[in-house]
Amino acid sequence: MKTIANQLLEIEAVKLAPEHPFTWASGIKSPIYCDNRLTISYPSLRRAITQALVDLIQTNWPAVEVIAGTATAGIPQAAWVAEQMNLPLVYVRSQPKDHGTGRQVEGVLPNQAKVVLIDDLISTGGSVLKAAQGVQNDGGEVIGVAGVFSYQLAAATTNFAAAGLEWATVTNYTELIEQAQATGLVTTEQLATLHQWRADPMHWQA
Ligand SMILES: O=P(O)(O)OC[C@H]1O[C@H](OP(=O)(O)OP(=O)(O)O)[C@H](O)[C@@H]1O
Ligand SMILES: O=C(O)c1cc(=O)[nH]c(=O)[nH]1
Repeated sequence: MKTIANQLLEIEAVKLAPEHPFTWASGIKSPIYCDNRLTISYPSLRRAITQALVDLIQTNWPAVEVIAGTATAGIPQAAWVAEQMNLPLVYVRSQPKDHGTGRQVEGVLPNQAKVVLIDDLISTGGSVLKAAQGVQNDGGEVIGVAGVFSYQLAAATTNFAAAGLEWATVTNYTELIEQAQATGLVTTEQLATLHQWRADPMHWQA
């Protein structure tokens, strides 16, 4: 069976552009971008990711009562996971809506419900931790965060620890680079750039 990391490479979700760095949600400039949003257009891959997330959740947080998706990229994946686990779904906006109901969490979130939050990708963890705060403000108890991919940045480890939240992902940067090397999808020059970036992602410059 092909790994999820391998399939992300196959659908060209992973982009390298050292000369024109990507700006991430956190403001980090990076030579690499993983666009997991593309996976929603591939039924067999999205099913494989859904199954992997379900396995992760059942192993780590079997007491889960509600699945939450982080807006926007976490929402479709969270919906498929909730469907497969036959659990209620909510989604969490990056900030409360400034009109209408003014809600940040959409859907029905019973008080003290045990929630697992899903995001498509974790860099610093800032986005999903903000969503976790939204769930907690709304009376939910976040028991874990499940992501599709993590860059395994030290900042994420620090931020999740500070928030007191457990997290796990289906795949990560180490696996991705291993697969990219094994399949000859990165050149020696690109690998050198990636190693340089990875050594100090906060201060890397093209
Ligand atoms: O761990 P972080 O440092 O917060 O970065 C990762 C976040 O960035 C991306 O979202 P983006 O802000 O691009 O929004 P989107 O989901 O609406 O595409 C991604 O979907 C994660 O939510
Ligand atoms: O940190 C981010 O904003 C980010 C990085 C990445 O590789 N892919 C993505 O969708 N967002």
